[in-house]
Amino acid sequence: MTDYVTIAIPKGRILQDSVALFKKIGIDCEELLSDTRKLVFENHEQKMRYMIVRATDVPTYVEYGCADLGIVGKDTLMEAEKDLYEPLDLKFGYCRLMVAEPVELSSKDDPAAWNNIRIATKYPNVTEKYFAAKGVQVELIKLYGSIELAPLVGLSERIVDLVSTGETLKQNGLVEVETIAEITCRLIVNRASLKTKHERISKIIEGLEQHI
Ligand SMILES: Nc1ncnc2c1ncn2[C@@H]1O[C@H](COP(=O)(O)OP(=O)(O)OP(=O)(O)O)[C@@H](O)[C@H]1O
Ligand SMILES: O=P(O)(O)OC[C@H]1O[C@H](OP(=O)(O)OP(=O)(O)O)[C@H](O)[C@@H]1O
Repeated sequence: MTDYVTIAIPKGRILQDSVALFKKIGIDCEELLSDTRKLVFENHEQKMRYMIVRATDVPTYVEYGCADLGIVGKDTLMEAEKDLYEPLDLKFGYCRLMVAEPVELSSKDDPAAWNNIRIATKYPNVTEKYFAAKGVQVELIKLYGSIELAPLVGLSERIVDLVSTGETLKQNGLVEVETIAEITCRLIVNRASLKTKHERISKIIEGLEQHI
């Protein structure tokens, strides 16, 4: 199997775009879209292997070399803080990582005066760094989903979360206050694989580059 190239593809909202992109360069991993509990697929002719993993686990599989390549949102990559090669911005999966707060708070709030604020988020590392760079002390509460609920029930005053259409914020009486980062999906590569499978991986990177 060491001569196979393995790709970690995230299940969830970026699965379809990931499969479609690889298809454009002749790598067919459409089996991943089928309704199955199978997690690993092989194409013996092309010496390719595909695995379907949770979006947040992609950097880990690639870091440990279980996958040579992976697709992951920049948000997940920033939060994971792993030593991975990130050759391509794939441009799909666009959203923004934002600080948000209740609309009533925002009408009298001054972000320049923030200090000792409590923030609920799925992204504690990114949030900590963002506020440390501004010299603002924060108390972080790590959550795993439905972050917008936190200010509604008094868990925190503010949140850091992804915003795409803005509908979730709107329906929960929250507004965007600051942008931490613009997010798109990235191709990531295991650093050792880049050397040991250089020719095949370079060809994939160059091929993908033509289609983004
Ligand atoms: N509206 C959005 N909400 C969340 N993620 C988005 C949105 N739009 C684009 N994305 C991108 O899609 C990626 C995958 O999101 P998805 O919701 O499928 O997984 P997840 O729930 O973040 O991860 P996991 O299932 O591992 O917890 C995100 O990391 C982000 O880069
Ligand atoms: O701006 P919008 O288009 O409304 O999208 C943003 C919402 O989508 C994501 O949540 P997701 O659906 O992944 O659920 P989760 O909060 O449980 O992770 C994200 O965390 C926001 O809550």
